[in-house]
Amino acid sequence: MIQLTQVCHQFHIGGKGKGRSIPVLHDIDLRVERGEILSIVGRSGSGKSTLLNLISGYIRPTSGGITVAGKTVTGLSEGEWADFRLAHYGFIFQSFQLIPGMTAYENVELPMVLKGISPKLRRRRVTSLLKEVGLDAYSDHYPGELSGGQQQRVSVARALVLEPPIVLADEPSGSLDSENEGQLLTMIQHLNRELGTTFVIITHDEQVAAIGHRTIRLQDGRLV
Ligand SMILES: Nc1ncnc2c1ncn2[C@@H]1O[C@H](COP(=O)(O)OP(=O)(O)OP(=O)(O)O)[C@@H](O)[C@H]1O
Repeated sequence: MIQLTQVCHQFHIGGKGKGRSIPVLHDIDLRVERGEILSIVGRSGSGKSTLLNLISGYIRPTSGGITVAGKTVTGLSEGEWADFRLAHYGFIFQSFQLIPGMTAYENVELPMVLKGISPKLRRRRVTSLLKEVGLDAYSDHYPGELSGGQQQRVSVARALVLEPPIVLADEPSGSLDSENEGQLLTMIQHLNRELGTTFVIITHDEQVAAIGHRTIRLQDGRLV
């Protein structure tokens, strides 16, 4: 589903003349299978978020190749990446990244609006998803009127609304207490089993890593 071949990444910092390169990822070879839950662990600064940002096209590898769902994505333009992300990825973040001025319903609906899906289809899908994540009674609440666990469930519904084949999650339970974390992990496992969604999850948390079919560790920018 996702394949990285000899991927290296360096950031460039500093101005002209004084600039320098910081190598962050070295020779990453990684294959994520369709329907797999892959956990990525590693110490702070080991390159986990950089790896996820490369897979999602927010940054470009310095060298190496990336293919996703059979397509070579290295070399896509910004516009092509935007379309590719909408078609293939859902995202879950530690900080939820909900839009504060939109209700739970509108946040979940947004990717469908961006994709130009009809209001009737949108209503059916958003209503059923909010029910699935146990928030049908909260659809008109704004993020600020929801608990952390509820906000994360809204963001899971948003990640899944276009039924993406892949969900990328960066510390998805980082802001949740253990009860809400447990609910989130159960939900991820259920979606993986029912829909065959592939999950790539970055985490510090052993309980989260344990739901992975496989766990890989990054150390100083290398897979170990
Ligand atoms: N835009 C950037 N410019 C320069 N250096 C960066 C940039 N983004 C990340 N880095 C550096 O790359 C290294 C890896 O960062 P990254 O965010 O991938 O680590 P991480 O494993 O996700 O850490 P954490 O668990 O703390 O989130 C760090 O040393 C960081 O300082």
